[in-house]
Amino acid sequence: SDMYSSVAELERLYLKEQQAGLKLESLLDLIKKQTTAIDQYLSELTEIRSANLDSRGVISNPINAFHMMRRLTIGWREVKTTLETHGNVTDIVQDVFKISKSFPNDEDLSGAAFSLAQLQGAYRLNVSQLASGNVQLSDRISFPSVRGLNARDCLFIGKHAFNKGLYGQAVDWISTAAEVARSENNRSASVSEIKPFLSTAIRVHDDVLEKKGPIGADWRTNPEPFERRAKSLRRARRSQEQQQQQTQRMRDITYTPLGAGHGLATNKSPEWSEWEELEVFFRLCREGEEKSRPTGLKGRLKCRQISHTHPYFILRPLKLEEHSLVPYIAVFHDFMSDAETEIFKSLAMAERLERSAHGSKRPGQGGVTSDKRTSKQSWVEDGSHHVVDQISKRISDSVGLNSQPSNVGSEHYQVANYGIGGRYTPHTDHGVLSKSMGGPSEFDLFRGDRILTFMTYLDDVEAGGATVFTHAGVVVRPKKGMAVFWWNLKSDSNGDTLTRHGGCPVLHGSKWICNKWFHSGEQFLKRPCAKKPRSRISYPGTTSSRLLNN
Ligand SMILES: O=C(O)CCC(=O)C(=O)O
Ligand SMILES: [Fe+2]
Repeated sequence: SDMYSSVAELERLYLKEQQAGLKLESLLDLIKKQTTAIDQYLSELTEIRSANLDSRGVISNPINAFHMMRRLTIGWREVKTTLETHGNVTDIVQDVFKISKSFPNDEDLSGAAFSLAQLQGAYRLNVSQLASGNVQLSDRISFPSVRGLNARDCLFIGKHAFNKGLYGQAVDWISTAAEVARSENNRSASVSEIKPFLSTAIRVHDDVLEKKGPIGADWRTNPEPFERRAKSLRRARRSQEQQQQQTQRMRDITYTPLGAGHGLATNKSPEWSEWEELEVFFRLCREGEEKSRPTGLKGRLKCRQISHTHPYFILRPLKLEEHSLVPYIAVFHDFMSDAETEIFKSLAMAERLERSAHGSKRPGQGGVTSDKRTSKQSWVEDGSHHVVDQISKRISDSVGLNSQPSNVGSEHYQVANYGIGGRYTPHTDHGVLSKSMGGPSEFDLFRGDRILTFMTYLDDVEAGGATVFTHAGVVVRPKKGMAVFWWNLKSDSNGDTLTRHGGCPVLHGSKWICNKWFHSGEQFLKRPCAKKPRSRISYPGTTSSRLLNN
């Protein structure tokens, strides 16, 4: 029951629905033909009945008797032929039921409603605009839907937002529901039904804001209360000092200058709680990285063509663009051709796409599924297609690491597709050897941790879906065929928390990614020796690579 977690799956569902729709259309045609025949037959019977005669009275008349004989022969035959020659209604009904077996359930609907609320919050979308059927990201970028949302839709989404602690958004959605209800011809919900929900949402919103503040682990409100009375009450109650603290805290969360990760300021990780990091994450999703980059860094980040790692790249240089130096995060433009991306997607779809889990870094060993990670995935194995092997060679040559032996030097490809509002909240890719995962197995110890992530975007995403590095302040926007890579481990094989990253909610489009994780065990001859054990590795990670001394 997690259909909304993959757009590819939703496309399949859409086709199923269309198929069922066509069946229903032919069913309706058939029913109409049959009802016409039955109607004609019955109209005569009603006519006679309305004459108010008993059976004797009707049949005593020879013309009436003749009509009855005609009806029961020719007339009845016509009804029968219509019922028979136009197929069996129950067959079509059976077909429709069969198709509908794979339709979503109420839980799926709730998931989709909450996803919409989350998207609206993450990108600060205008709810009235959304209700009128416009997904508007900015003045220039908007995506019209086929139809808008009705009052009941908005109320439904508002209730879901409320139940998940998104109180400010709940008020927005429910008041929009009332707005829509007022202008609706075909009332989907009445204003009087909506009003009590609206006042509850406002009351709880203001109450939570006053008692607990605007944000915490499982709630969010607007910075100001809705009710004027609550506003003045709040002002009176809160001491000056408290107010300052709170304002400072809000500023820390919303406007933290991301000093870490640029190699200019500190390289320590900020100590954020999960929800504080989530705020930074969503802000980067909305704003991109430009605002959070210190000006000094801009001149040090380079774009260049690289051909020295392998003769192949003399003919086809790698197009490198750096996003961060500490930790090193960079992209290769046009790394895969369109045809190659299509092969990965179809190989992934040939397997069943499974809901992605998190909390376990070992393929085949389930972690947990939650709205931390809403995507579906499957593993594409090395050796499953000659193009897959070509790409493994290309990746391994471009970063200077051993991808072989299969599943030791690097894992097979994890191909994932995100759903409506699909996202992956900030995490690290390394941690296979950590105790919290239940301790490493012999194999894990031998294979080592995930030293490098090499992630290729298999499709364009029209809006949203960026890969965001919360601690490094880096935002990489998906582009079909482009690859992003970074070093998860320092030279002493300990994890680098500055690599924490996540996938932003997809606002429009279908996001496909393809991960190849290199493990440290096989790289002992490939990795440079570090002067200091905690050095960070910089591209290209071969013996000729630079090490940043920090
Ligand atoms: O989807 C993204 O941009 C990030 C995905 C990711 O971090 C992962 O799969 O580990
Ligand atoms: Fe990741």
